[in-house]
Amino acid sequence: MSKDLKIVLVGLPGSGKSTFGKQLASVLQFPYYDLDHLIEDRFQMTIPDVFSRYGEGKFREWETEVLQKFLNREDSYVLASGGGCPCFNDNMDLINDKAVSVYLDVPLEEISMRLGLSKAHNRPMFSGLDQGEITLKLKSLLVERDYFYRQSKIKLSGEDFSAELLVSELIRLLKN
Ligand SMILES: Nc1ncnc2c1ncn2[C@@H]1O[C@H](COP(=O)(O)OP(=O)(O)O)[C@@H](O)[C@H]1O
Ligand SMILES: O=C(O)C1=C[C@@H](OP(=O)(O)O)[C@@H](O)[C@H](O)C1
Ligand SMILES: [Mg+2]
Repeated sequence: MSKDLKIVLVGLPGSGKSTFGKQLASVLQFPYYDLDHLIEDRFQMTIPDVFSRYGEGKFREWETEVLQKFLNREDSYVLASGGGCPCFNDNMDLINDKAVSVYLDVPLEEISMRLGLSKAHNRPMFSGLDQGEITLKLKSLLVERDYFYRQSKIKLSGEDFSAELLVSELIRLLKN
């Protein structure tokens, strides 16, 4: 790894990658980026539009392209990835090669409640689902994705994360 420090947050949709990512970036005084927004900027289309017009396959292709390019930048930042990002192509290996990956491991019931409350309007995988269906969908996603999330260099478990605690974990990791 080079002298810059890239932190990439991974975890299920609704685990708080975007929310915690902003807090962490502010504590570290690093710039914050959201991979979904980078994709939207690059292709001038919202994520729901990519899914409905081109399908998930095209989205995954674009996601890897944007991720790869961004990881090759020579600067420090916090990047919130999309929930599926680490689980397609070789994305988790790409992330671990260039960055410190952090898995936000939040209880499913909590995530389900958050997605129910936020109406999942910008999350095409959850649109139109009721609370029970959201929980079932999250369960099946976790079965598929846990294998990838578990490859993260740091795991934070719980519902609320402290940016300061993560900074001390980072220092420990970088010393070893
Ligand atoms: N620690 C938290 N406690 C309560 N609600 C949260 C917390 N973190 C995020 N949320 C809410 O959960 C929803 C999903 O958060 P978000 O950061 O967009 O997750 P992700 O980027 O992982 O999909 C948002 O409505 C957000 O306000
Ligand atoms: O889990 C997924 O496959 C996805 C999660 C979304 O990001 P968030 O995890 O920020 O919701 C977004 O990348 C897209 O809708 C697909
Ligand atoms: Mg997000």
